[in-house]
Amino acid sequence: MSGRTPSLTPPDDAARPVRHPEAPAPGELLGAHYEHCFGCGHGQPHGLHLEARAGDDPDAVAITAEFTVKPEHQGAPGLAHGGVLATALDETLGSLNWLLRVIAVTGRLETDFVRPVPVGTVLHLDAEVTAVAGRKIYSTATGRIGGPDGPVAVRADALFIEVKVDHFIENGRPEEIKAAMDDPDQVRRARAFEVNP
Ligand SMILES: CCCCCCCCCCCCCC(=O)SCCNC(=O)CCNC(=O)[C@H](O)C(C)(C)COP(=O)(O)OP(=O)(O)OC[C@H]1O[C@@H](n2cnc3c(N)ncnc32)[C@H](O)[C@@H]1OP(=O)(O)O
Repeated sequence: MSGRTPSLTPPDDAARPVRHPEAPAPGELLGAHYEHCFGCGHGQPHGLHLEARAGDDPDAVAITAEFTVKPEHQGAPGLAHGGVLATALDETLGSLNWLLRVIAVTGRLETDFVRPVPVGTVLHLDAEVTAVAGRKIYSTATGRIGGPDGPVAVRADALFIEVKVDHFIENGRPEEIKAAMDDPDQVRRARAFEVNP
């Protein structure tokens, strides 16, 4: 992580991340954490519809994901907007917390844009948690074009902070919070994560 701000470097006493015993199996699709999420929600017409899978190595807290750049994601003519690419990285990194069974939000995200990403490209993302220190989860991601082993187009390092369900209840707009809390699957999933160590 050379060149990163100090807050993205785990402290010396940080722990190795441990995949939760009930985490999705290697290769399993994670699905959307919230139907209207801009990153992964199936019910979000303007979203990225990013699809993430649990990584193949059972000892790593890692995932892979794919996102197809559409015309509505342009910044410059024919090229993906940088903010959209940062969102894809953020969403991929956020999905890692599913394997820890921890609810967490992005505290810090540092992104390198290495190559332009044309419309129509499939961005192949992989991400891994590198360390955990209390509520702080350190992770890193890369996005490649031209195939899963193609050249790196974007990369990011991030710090996620663990929160409780109350973080969303206290800060979210009441309409959406009520709808989410009326969905028994959403509530069960969120509360199950909350009580896990
Ligand atoms: C019912 C619905 C359920 C839905 C589930 C959906 C889940 C997922 C959705 C995912 C969607 C996709 C993902 C998204 O898009 S998530 C959306 C984007 N992110 C946010 O909205 C987060 C906004 N920020 C906050 O709410 C607070 O600042 C948080 C909660 C993050 C921390 O405030 P809190 O008061 O709780 O904690 P603290 O201030 O005592 O800090 C604790 C520790 O962390 C360190 N620190 C903090 N910030 C930074 C920073 N920027 N750089 C470096 N370090 C930082 C801090 O120094 C301290 O360290 P230490 O002193 O302990 O060593």
